Amino acid sequence: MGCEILVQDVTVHLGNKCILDRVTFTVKPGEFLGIIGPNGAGKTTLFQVLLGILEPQHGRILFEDDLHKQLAGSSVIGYVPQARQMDPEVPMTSWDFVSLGLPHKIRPWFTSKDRTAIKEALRLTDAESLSDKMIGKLSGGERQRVYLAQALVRNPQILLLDEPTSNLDPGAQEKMAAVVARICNETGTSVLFISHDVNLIARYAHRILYLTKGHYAVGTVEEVMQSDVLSNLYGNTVEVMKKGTKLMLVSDADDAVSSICHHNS
Ligand SMILES: Nc1ncnc2c1ncn2[C@@H]1O[C@H](COP(=O)(O)OP(=O)(O)OP(=O)(O)O)[C@@H](O)[C@H]1O
Repeated sequence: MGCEILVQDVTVHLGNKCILDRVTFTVKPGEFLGIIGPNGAGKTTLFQVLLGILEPQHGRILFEDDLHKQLAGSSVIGYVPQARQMDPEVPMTSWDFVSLGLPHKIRPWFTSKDRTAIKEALRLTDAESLSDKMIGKLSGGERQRVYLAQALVRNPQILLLDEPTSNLDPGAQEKMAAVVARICNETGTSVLFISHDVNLIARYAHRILYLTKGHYAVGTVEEVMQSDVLSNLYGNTVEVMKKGTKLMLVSDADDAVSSICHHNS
């Protein structure tokens, strides 16, 4: 089951910079929201606010379930942070690693409920066959799916994924995004997925949040990926071009073009 997230008027200043300026949007239960934007736009900062790590100077976040009962944020969120280093020699299988997502469980005292939860998390992420493999020996794409399984093992209502496809080849990126979309559909989990690849996001997300330094736009890909909308966000002429099903940006604003990856996938 997912939950509705209401981000209302959130403003964050760090140092003397305004990182998020009155950001308002909602995410429905079971919705896949893609978040894109250039480096330093405040995407991770937004996740820190959602996780309760960073208190906004203004505005608030509400989490509500289907009955519109307000929920405690930390217990409902699964989080996969930006790329982590993993020692290839770490003596831990994927199963062990996923089990660390359970509250205070150490072998051999798993209950059958714990084992079922781990198995289900590995199934949802298409990682069952990796269960007995050493985590440090997995490929980048396999490891990302195991990280995702760890975030899922407590059955969260919201998933925050910070660039889960960075450093993956196009095939592994596609697989990761497809797995996340399936989890969203199957479990009703609300997903916020940060990526620099708008074409990947466009294939899977229901809507996108496009953040630039101090500005944002939210809507469907068709609504947001418009030349006038992006030109407004960047304060510079940005042309959105479509080649077949691929979107491309042409602009004098360097960060507009570099914020979007182009793949042949
Ligand atoms: N503690 C801090 N004090 C001052 N500035 C900070 C602090 N933490 C982050 N920043 C700045 O806030 C801005 C937003 O950072 P954030 O990590 O949210 O961006 P991002 O959109 O996730 O970028 P990327 O795509 O590179 O991951 C950056 O300019 C960063 O340098």
